[in-house]
Amino acid sequence: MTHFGQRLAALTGQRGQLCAGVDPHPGLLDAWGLPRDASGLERFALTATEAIAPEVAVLKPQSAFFEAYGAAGIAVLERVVALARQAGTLVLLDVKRGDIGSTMAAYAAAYLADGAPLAADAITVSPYLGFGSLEPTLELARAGGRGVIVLARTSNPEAAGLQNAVSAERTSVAQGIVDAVSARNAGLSPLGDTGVVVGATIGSGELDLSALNGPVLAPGYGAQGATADDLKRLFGAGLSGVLPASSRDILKHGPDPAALRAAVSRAQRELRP
Ligand SMILES: O=C(O)c1cc(=O)[nH]c(=O)n1[C@@H]1O[C@H](COP(=O)(O)O)[C@@H](O)[C@H]1O
Repeated sequence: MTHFGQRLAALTGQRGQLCAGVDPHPGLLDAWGLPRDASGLERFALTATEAIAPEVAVLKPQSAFFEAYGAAGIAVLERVVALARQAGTLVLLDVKRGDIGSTMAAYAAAYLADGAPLAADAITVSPYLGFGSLEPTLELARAGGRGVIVLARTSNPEAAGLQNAVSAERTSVAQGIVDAVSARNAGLSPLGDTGVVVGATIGSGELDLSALNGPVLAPGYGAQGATADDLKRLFGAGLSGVLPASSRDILKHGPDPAALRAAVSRAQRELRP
């Protein structure tokens, strides 16, 4: 079985590193001329996925915008996951779950177990109930060749106080998460299966990622103001292992599939070294 890091490295080598988000914001539904209901969500999410998924290595549906419509929204999310996987795209389901270990195991079963209706290639998780609480999730993901992306230093302005706080181990809280993830990835090649979130909006030099040997999801590119130059400054010109994530800045070009694809290729061009 190939592990998530192997599949990710192979596919980003072919399709580039951009991670495109499917975030059906109510305002985007308005802009696309769609109703703010489950039928509008369905048209939006399936149109975006059909247009974008074949062009990118990683598609990141944001679960919250689907959950907002209840069972009908979750049914659409299941179709998005299936459609993207048919296009050979890795699905990073953005759920940012985090709970005590035994409950976290139930979340892991929902998204990372073979045969689960919402099984994805990887999910986002929050380590802020303690990194150890994620252990069952990391184990299940690894056993199934799937990945987990752990929040470390997020892109939002409110995050710095907590995540840059210096912990009892005398590193920042975020660096402690990076170090714990690095330990899990040791020895995996060409890239580990556990990643971190590091926002493209943060300052240079906050984190040492040199031992990570895993993917870095870097949201904040596009709508939150970070540019391709910011990404290259933060992570190096080659953006090795980095998945710059952009949602609104691409989706605002819909509903025309050709315009969505053009926005994706513009971003991919500017991210090239
Ligand atoms: O885990 C994430 O994807 C994430 C982490 C983070 O630090 N910041 C962040 O914006 N995100 C997500 O990335 C997406 C960003 O969307 P845009 O700002 O529209 O590109 C949203 O789905 C956010 O929930």
